[in-house]
Amino acid sequence: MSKTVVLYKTRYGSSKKYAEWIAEELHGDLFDIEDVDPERLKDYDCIVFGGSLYATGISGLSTIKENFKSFENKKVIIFSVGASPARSEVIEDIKAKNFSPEIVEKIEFFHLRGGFDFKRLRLVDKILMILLKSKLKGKKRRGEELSDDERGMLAAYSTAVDFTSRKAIEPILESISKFTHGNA
Ligand SMILES: Cc1cc2nc3c(=O)[nH]c(=O)nc-3n(C[C@H](O)[C@H](O)[C@H](O)COP(=O)(O)O)c2cc1C
Repeated sequence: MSKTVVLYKTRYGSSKKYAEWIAEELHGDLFDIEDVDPERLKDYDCIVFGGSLYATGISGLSTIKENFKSFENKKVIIFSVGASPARSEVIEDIKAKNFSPEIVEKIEFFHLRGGFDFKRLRLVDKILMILLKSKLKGKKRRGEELSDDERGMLAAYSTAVDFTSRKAIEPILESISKFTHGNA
């Protein structure tokens, strides 16, 4: 039987929540990517990794990239978790900024929506988000059109949002199910 491991890297919990849901559905093992010995990943047929997006970069991805050669013949699924909706241009942008064409070809990639609560942010993140807010406000003042995502982002500073949904993991579960049945 195929063995699956679900790895995650989170700052505020959304990526961990998705990883827990996936591991629960699959009865797979679950680890924070910081705590796993890469040698142990050899024992699995399917590796799922989810990391949160910060300034378009997927957290924790360097560990996956460093060990990617040893994942030959394994199914590798990577998902990002961010405030942006999972539109195709958002997904293409995340892929282009985080993966080489060689890696893109070998993985299956998904983007899941997380949440945003300005009040809970660490100081460094608060400062970065304040800078982004003043950039967006400057755009508005100059009469430049804000995109729907930018307007949504501005609104989220005053009201916390949580887009996490168990339903969003279904395409990932389907993909793993196809793989495990193919290997049964
Ligand atoms: C400083 C900062 C930068 C962020 N950059 C992005 C981004 O580039 N794209 C995106 O979709 N979300 C971005 N977000 C939103 C986070 O990805 C979102 O809150 C996510 O749910 C965090 O996941 P976590 O709870 O697993 O850490 C950013 C949030 C902060 C605080």
